[in-house]
Order: sequence, then structure tokens, then C-alpha cells
Amino acid sequence: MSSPKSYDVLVLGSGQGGTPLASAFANAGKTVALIERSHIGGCCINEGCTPTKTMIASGRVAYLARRGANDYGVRVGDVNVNMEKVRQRKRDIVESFRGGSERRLKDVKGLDVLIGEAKFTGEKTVEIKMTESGEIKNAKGDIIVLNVGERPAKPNLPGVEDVDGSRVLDSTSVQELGEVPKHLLVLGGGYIGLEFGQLFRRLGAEVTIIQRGAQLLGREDDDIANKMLEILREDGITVHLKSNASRLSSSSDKDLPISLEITNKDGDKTLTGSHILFAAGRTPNTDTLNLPATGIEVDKRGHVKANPKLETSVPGIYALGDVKGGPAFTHVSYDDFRILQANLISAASKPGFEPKTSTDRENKMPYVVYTDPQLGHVGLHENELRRDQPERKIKVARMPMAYVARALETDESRGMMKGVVDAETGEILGFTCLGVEGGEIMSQVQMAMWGGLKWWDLQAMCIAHPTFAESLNNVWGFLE
Ligand SMILES: Cc1cc2nc3c(=O)[nH]c(=O)nc-3n(C[C@H](O)[C@H](O)[C@H](O)COP(=O)(O)OP(=O)(O)OC[C@H]3O[C@@H](n4cnc5c(N)ncnc54)[C@H](O)[C@@H]3O)c2cc1C
Ligand SMILES: NC(=O)c1ccc[n+]([C@@H]2O[C@H](COP(=O)([O-])OP(=O)(O)OC[C@H]3O[C@@H](n4cnc5c(N)ncnc54)[C@H](O)[C@@H]3O)[C@@H](O)[C@H]2O)c1
Repeated sequence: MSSPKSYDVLVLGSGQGGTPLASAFANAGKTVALIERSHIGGCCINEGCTPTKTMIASGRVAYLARRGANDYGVRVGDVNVNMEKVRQRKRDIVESFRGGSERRLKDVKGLDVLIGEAKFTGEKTVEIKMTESGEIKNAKGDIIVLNVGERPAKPNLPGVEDVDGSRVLDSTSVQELGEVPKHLLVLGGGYIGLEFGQLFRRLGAEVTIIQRGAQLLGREDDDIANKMLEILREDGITVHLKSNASRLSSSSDKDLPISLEITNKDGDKTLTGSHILFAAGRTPNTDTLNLPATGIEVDKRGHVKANPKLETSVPGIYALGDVKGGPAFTHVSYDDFRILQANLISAASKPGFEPKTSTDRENKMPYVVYTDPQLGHVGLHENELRRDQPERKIKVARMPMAYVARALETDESRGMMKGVVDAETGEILGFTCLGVEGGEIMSQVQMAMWGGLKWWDLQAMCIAHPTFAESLNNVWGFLE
């Protein structure tokens, strides 16, 4: 083995946190290697947020075009979807985002970008198999940052090997389809299942979602999940709840060659589809890192154990983003970057500096499910407050989007808003907007929560008319 090249910092994986962190260390004068086995920018810009939200925009245009004549008095002719164009638009945006990231890294002095797969050979040493040449390089770092993310969980359904593999899809391969599937079976009623399910329905596919849990989006309050179910069914999507998929097989129908057996309270059923999308969770990329060589502890699912300062069980090794478990969002990975930047780079110059931790954001976590209408949520849910803090007095407000003037004017009145507050202090504990631009409306409440505003401050604020946000004056009138 060649002697390892020494760096101050090794960043393993070019995810949403690791990439800016590698630049920040180099800009602070450290020698840094950023090691990435496939694409700079990681899942978010290559296979996650960017491509999906780009395709979802095409789906929304198809939806509005179909609604034009009936709902808005504007006829735009027959709606045809050219899947190759939808895909090309997605590929172009991904390429431009990735290209931008690659160019920015090239200009950073002291930063080596190594395109290869890393695995540990010792506590602070790694071996890198270069992706193109297959050459092996060795490196060691005083500080090592793990930002290797997750990948789609492999389908472990009996019969999966017996069906045409090109019709068995995950969240990455489904984006590369050149034509709209005739009937997409979706296994899993979480973020990925719902976003792709609705997208392909809008692009023209029949869609059936099979969800093991009793409701869609398992963590949401049941009133919100039920409203989402109602919306998806209204859009023509078939949803089977509390259903267990037991076997895949080939059917003799050449248009619908995939057979899926499911079991639920009504007994056994066989569903047929042209394709099946596995959307039932993700697996951390820790299994190929040879972690025993370094001694980093992982949990039962293989996520790296890290404390709120993102320190792993090995001093000098940190974990950021999805690899450490917990909420798997781009903004979490980027906020993890802020934590390490503050604690490892800026801290030295600030006497009396208090380390930044992930605890600060814990009860104020925002996210958006990009269905249409969107589901934007921040903070705690009613169900977890009632379960975890039964002694706390809370009040809950629910208001249909049909009470929002702007929603009626734009004919986008599906969904509801929900706010949960502390009955004694007026603190806003959680807020959900299942509505058009629900993510943007939620973000305004998030800002109020971070600024310590009470619900009555939002009720009293003069908000421009007629905006969706104006409803933040009214929703609190429904507190009970
Ligand atoms: C379909 C889909 C849609 C999504 N939409 C959203 C959304 O709208 N909003 C949102 O907030 N989040 C969304 N997410 C989640 C989001 O993409 C992730 O939470 C985010 O990318 C954070 O990832 P990360 O920084 O942990 O690492 P990643 O972005 O996962 O990057 C990890 C990188 O490490 C590399 N790697 C792995 N192992 C090795 C190794 N041994 N050596 C070298 N490199 C390695 C991988 O190739 C990868 O590039 C979506 C995810 C999916 C799948
Ligand atoms: N808009 C966003 O922010 C966004 C979009 C996509 C993905 N993501 C991230 O990616 C993560 C992974 O997404 P996901 O949708 O794969 O996972 P998920 O955990 O959100 O949902 C998976 C769902 O599949 C169900 N399920 C599991 N096994 C099943 C089976 N055998 N049969 C039927 N149903 C089954 C579960 O009950 C669950 O509801 C999300 O948790 C999220 O953090 C975020």
C-alpha cells in the first residue's frame, strides 16, 4: 500500500452539507480532500429535490391545462405529455445545478476533489477506489466528516427477481422513464410515493398506492393525512391503506405485466400494473465504508450515531446529513454544515463561543411535501404533543382553505390549515398548511416561531390583501 497522503480534513461524500464544508475548511487555510463516488452535489441536486420538483412542475402544467376549460374559462386544446421532453427538461436543470457546483469547487485553493469510493482502512485513514481509472489512492485526515447519505431501500419482496427488471423502479430510475407508464403501482405512502404518485397521475398514468400504515404520511396528524387521502382520491389515484404487499409475479397481460399480491382487511387481492415503484424508505450508505476499521458506532439500521454537535463515537470524526438518521432533508444537511462551520472553523476566533448544536432546531423542524396542494409543516404535531406532553394545555385551530379569499379567487381551495398553540403562553408549537403554496405560508409561521411571536401577534398583524398569507390573521379564530 502506498503511504497515505495527509490532509487536515477529509470529507467523505459530496452531499448538501459536506460540499460547502469542504470549501469552508479550504478557505480557512486547511488542506482538504472531498471524496465523492458519483456526482458532485449528492442526492438533492442529482436524484432528489431538484429533478423531482422540476418534473412536478411539468405535472402541474398538465393539470392546469386540463382544468382550463371547465374551471377557468380558458380552453387550451388537447393535453399531450411528451415524457422525453419532461425528462430532458429535468436532465438540463440537474446538469446546470451540478455543473455550477463543480465549477465553484474548482476555484477553491487547497481543495482536492477525488471522484472515487472511500472506505476506512484505519481510525483516520481511508482507501479511495477512483471511479474512472480504478486506481487505488490512500489518504489520512486529522478531521474526517461523513456525508455519505442514503440510497433507496432494495425491494425485498418475494418474486421480485422473476419480473422484468426494467419495470421495477426506485426513486432514481423512475425519473429516467422515456414514456408515461400505463399503470404505476407505488409501494409506500410516504414523501416519495405521494410526490411521484401524483406526478405520474397528472402526466397521464393510472396510479395505485399501496401503504402498509393506517394512514398516508405516517407522522402527520390523522386529520391532515385524511385530507391528503381525499385529495389524491379526487385526483383519480387508488389508495390501499393497511395493506401488505406479499408477492410480485409476471402477468400474461402484455400492457400490464406486473402482478402484485396484497393483503388487507378485505382479504387477498391481486393488482396489475405496467410498472412498480418502490418508495418504502432509504438505507444509509454505511455498509461499504468498512466502519469496524475506525470504530464508529452505528444504530440498528446502520445510521451513524452522532450527538447534537455531530460528533461520532470516534474523536475528530463527524457525521452530517442523512447518514446520521433523523429527518432526511436537504435543509438539515445544510444546517449541519452551519454547526460544524461554527464549531470547527469560526469558533477559534471567538472567545466565550457557545458551540452550536442541532438541539436549537429540534422542535421547529420545517418540511414540505411537494404534492399539489403542498403540505408544509413546521414544529410539533398535535399527535406527538398529546402523546409526549399530556400535561401541557394546548389549543388547536383548523381552517379549511376554502375560507381563504385568494384560494377561492384562484380556484385552489383544496386542503386545510392547522395551528397548535400553548393554551397558557400563546406560543405557536406547530403549524401545517395543506394548501397551494403551503410551503411558503408555513415558512412565514416558522419565522414567527423563531422570532418568538405569539399567535395573537399574527392575528393582529396588518397583512396584504388578498394574499394566501392573509389567512394567518384568521386561522387563530378557530382555536379550541
Ligand atoms: C426523490 C427524492 C426527493 C427528495 N426531495 C426533497 C425535497 O424536496 N426537500 C428536501 O429537503 N429533501 C428532499 N429529499 C432528501 C434530500 O435529497 C436529502 O436529505 C439530502 O440530499 C441530504 O443528503 P446528504 O447531505 O446527507 O447526502 P447526499 O446528498 O445523499 O450525498 C451523499 C453523497 O455521498 C456519496 N457517497 C456515498 N458513499 C460514498 C463513499 N463510500 N465514498 C464516496 N462517496 C460516497 C454519494 O454518492 C452521494 O453523492 C429527497 C430525496 C429523494 C430521494
Ligand atoms: N419533499 C421532501 O422533503 C422529500 C421528498 C422525498 C423524499 N424525502 C426524504 O426521503 C425520505 C425517504 O422517503 P420515502 O417516501 O421513501 O420514505 P418514508 O419513510 O417517508 O415513507 C415510506 C412509507 O412506506 C411505507 N412502507 C414501508 N414498507 C412498506 C411496504 N412493504 N408496503 C407498503 N408500504 C410500506 C411506510 O409505512 C411509509 O409510510 C423521506 O423520509 C424524506 O425525509 C423528502
